[in-house]
Amino acid sequence: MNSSRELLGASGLRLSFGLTTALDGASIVVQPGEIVALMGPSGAGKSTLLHCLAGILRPDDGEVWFDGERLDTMSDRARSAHRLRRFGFVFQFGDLVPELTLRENVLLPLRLLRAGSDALDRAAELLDTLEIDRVADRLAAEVAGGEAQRAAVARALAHQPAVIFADEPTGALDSVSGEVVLSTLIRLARQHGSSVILVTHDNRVAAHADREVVMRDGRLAAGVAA
Ligand SMILES: Nc1ncnc2c1ncn2[C@@H]1O[C@H](COP(=O)(O)OP(=O)(O)OP(=O)(O)O)[C@@H](O)[C@H]1O
Repeated sequence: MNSSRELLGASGLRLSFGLTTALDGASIVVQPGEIVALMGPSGAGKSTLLHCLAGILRPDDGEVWFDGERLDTMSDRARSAHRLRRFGFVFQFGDLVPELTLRENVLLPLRLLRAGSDALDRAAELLDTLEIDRVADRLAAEVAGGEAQRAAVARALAHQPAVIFADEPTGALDSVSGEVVLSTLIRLARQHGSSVILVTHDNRVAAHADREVVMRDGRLAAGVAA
């Protein structure tokens, strides 16, 4: 089924929310270090697929595997541990803890992981690279959207995850800010060798990817290599 090159994949995923079919036989394979843009019309199932691949949602049917292990059948506890250790997340609205500073938000997963001084140094470096060191000690609730989103990128990268899941990461930013955030995310992911699954409606965003896949009606559109 999965060759040793494949890092993350799904096969025949089905998932319904009540009467709504969100996934209807979706399959995809992602290689280590590959940047994949997941595109398609609103309601096609992009976010649902991303959540299944990340082990946030369990499909009704089909398989998800990561690094040689079935993710969909794993216990909730084991899936949470994978998410914390091996995955990073950037969502449209940053999703930071508003009562913490940007620096504290970036350090939070590292503290949960009991990460060593290397990781803490890397977090400080990322704040610098993303040019938010100046505002790093301000509360997340009190900074501009672009600054919060840069902190979300730093948080997603600091533990050098195997996969970064980015759902419309620049959707709430103006085009200049969005371009800086996205190009930095991709550049650092490439440096670390992290794969990225990037959900987007924007062709300019998708142009940063190694490969674009299009979803329609809960599965990957015909003619697109998965
Ligand atoms: N938690 C939920 N409860 C009920 N229906 C849901 C839920 N999440 C998704 N859906 C439905 O499943 C379908 C797929 O949704 P999904 O968010 O995955 O699509 P999408 O391609 O990411 O759309 P968009 O581009 O608008 O974000 C849609 O019809 C949506 O309304």
